[in-house]
Amino acid sequence: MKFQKPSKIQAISLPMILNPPNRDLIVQAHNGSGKTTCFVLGMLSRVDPKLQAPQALCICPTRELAIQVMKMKEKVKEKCIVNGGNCIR
Ligand SMILES: Nc1ncnc2c1ncn2[C@@H]1O[C@H](COP(=O)(O)OP(=O)(O)OP(=O)(O)O)[C@@H](O)[C@H]1O
Repeated sequence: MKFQKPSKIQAISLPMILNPPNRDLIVQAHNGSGKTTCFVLGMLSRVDPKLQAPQALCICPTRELAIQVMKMKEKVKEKCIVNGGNCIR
C-alpha cells in the first residue's frame, strides 16, 4: 500500500479506533480522504484469525460502496496478519 503518512482524518481517528476504550465513533470527512481505510483497519484489528466465524459486519447503503469496501479490506488484509471477513450477498 506504500502509504507514507496517515491522512488528516486517519491521524485523528486511528488512535481512537485502535486503542481502548473502543467507544462508538462517528467520522465525517471528504471523499477519498481515507475513511474506509480507517474503519477496515479497525475491523481487522479486532478479528481473531483462529475463530472461523463472522466477527464483523459492515453495512453499506449501496452495492457499489460494499464492493469498494470489500476491495479495500482485501488490500489491507494482505498487509495484516489476519484473516478477516467474507462478502455477504
Ligand atoms: N494514508 C494514505 N496515504 C496514501 N493513500 C491513502 C492513504 N489512505 C488511503 N489512501 C488511498 O486513498 C484512496 C481513498 O481511500 P479510502 O477509500 O479509504 O477513502 P474514503 O474517504 O473512504 O473514500 P470515499 O469517501 O470515496 O468512500 C484509496 O485508494 C486508498 O488506498
